[in-house]
Amino acid sequence: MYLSGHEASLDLREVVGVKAVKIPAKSSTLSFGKNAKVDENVPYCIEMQPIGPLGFSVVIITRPGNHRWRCKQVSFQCKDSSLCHQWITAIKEALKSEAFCRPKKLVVFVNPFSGKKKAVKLYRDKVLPLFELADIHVTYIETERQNHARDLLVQNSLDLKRIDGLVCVGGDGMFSEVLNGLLTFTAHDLHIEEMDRFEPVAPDIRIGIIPAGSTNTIVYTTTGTSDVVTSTLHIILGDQIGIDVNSVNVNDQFVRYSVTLLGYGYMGDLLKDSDNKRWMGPSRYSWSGTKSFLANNAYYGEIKYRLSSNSDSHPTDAVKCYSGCDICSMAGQSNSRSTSKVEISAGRDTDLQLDEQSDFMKHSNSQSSDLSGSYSDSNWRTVIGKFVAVNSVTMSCSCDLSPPGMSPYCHLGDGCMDLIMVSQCSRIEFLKFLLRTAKGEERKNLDFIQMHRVKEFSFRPLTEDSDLLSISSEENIPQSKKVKLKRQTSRTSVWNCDGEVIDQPKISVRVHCQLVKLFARGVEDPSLQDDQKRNCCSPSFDNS
Ligand SMILES: Nc1ncnc2c1ncn2[C@@H]1O[C@H](COP(=O)(O)OP(=O)(O)OP(=O)(O)O)[C@@H](O)[C@H]1O
Repeated sequence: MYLSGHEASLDLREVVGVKAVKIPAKSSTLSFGKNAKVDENVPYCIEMQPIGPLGFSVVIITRPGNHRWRCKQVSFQCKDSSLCHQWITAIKEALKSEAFCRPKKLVVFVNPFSGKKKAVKLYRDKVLPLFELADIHVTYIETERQNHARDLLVQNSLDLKRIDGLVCVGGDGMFSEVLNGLLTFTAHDLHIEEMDRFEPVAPDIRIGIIPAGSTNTIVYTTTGTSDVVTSTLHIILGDQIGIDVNSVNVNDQFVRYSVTLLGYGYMGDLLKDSDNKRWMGPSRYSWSGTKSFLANNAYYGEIKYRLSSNSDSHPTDAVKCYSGCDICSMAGQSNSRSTSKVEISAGRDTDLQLDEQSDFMKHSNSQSSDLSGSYSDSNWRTVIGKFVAVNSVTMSCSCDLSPPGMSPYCHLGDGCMDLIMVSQCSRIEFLKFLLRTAKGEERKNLDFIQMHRVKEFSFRPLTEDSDLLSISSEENIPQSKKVKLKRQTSRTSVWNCDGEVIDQPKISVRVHCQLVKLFARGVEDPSLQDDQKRNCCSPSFDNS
């Protein structure tokens, strides 16, 4: 918004709503008269000129800092009530324009048991009044049990074709439930069977998240904060961002979609233990994290992964994914041109990757090779080793506890995930890794870590007799060593898949570029001015 001389202009992209108000006699407000006009060349700006007394307030976004958004009222006086109502109607109509992509009808799921059990109150006190101001029609559903929201979606009980979006008030678990329900409904609606290596279809509607859970990673990663009002405003403005989604297969059967973390070893053990301690509330994660850390378990496994064809893009490349990110925009464009196109290997990074791996190999007794058969693409690699943790993230996974996130340079919509393999190491070394991760510090010089940007990967625990030969360097393993190795390899962990336990260790995971759209703008680059933040974000208003 700018105020100059006798004119005021409001950027409608950042207007939350408009309402009639009584203007106090001495308020420093603006009013407008005969010459006020809607500029047809700039459809999202309405110019106003000052004059007289009755009024209305336009509620706009302000940015007090730390990525939080707040509302501010700008009041205008009119010389009579009919002019006042004309302006209110004109602004409301302008906001309804398709160009703004604002939601008009939403289904809101509230999990009353999320986090500190305040989701219902947060929704009533902070979210609903803003939705009402923005003229959004809401169908409110308080969930009664786990998978209630998912079942309603899959059974198509909500007439999804008539709404603009779904909103979940809760934590990452609640979002995951809604995401899985929506994608399964979309596949069933098109008679597509969700099976190994199927191509999921992007839903027509967007999902919004109001943070009210113990973990609010997705909200934090897509808005830069876990703030209820900020997330509500992102939804109202109709912001949208495409995020990558993984399809996860267990023993060659599709099981679910994931968007944040898949973690084996440390993260899996932590989750399994914390699930038995729900009575502790959110502090169960710190308790179980400490327990898993002290156990320092390592597990044998074989990981096959397909590297991204973009060899310039790497988990340590220091390119942050901000709102309007070029890498995600390009990935989104090429994805919409051809979702089924097979990626062509750039090839260039092969030697580099092998060099990078050498230290890790020494540390983990691992091996790397190109593969044949279904893994014949030259970007496929194999690592065999004993791992404290195998983590794959599809977004940076920033959160209140670790603002940089598990992989600070991971992109929201580049069609890749960051695979982080932590080979067997001492507790001190692992602590170093955890601390550096929490603070977002450099980890590439830790020789027990290997990080790659990948399109897909599979993991298999080395529990077969035939696997012993690949673990041991000896051709004829002595019986005593065989027994010891057998004991070690029979021990497996579980997968932490977006906070849900997957008990079977053998999985394969594939990323689907920007499969789902969220109501969010992405994290705004703090180095930009407010007007630059507005202009870099929304594809609908791309001036080029
Ligand atoms: N009414 C309900 N009763 C019990 N569980 C529910 C209910 N509604 C949703 N759930 C389930 O609760 C789980 C956790 O929800 P949510 O993510 O909102 O809270 P949370 O406190 O952040 O939990 P977590 O950190 O464990 O994910 C989800 O898997 C969701 O399916």
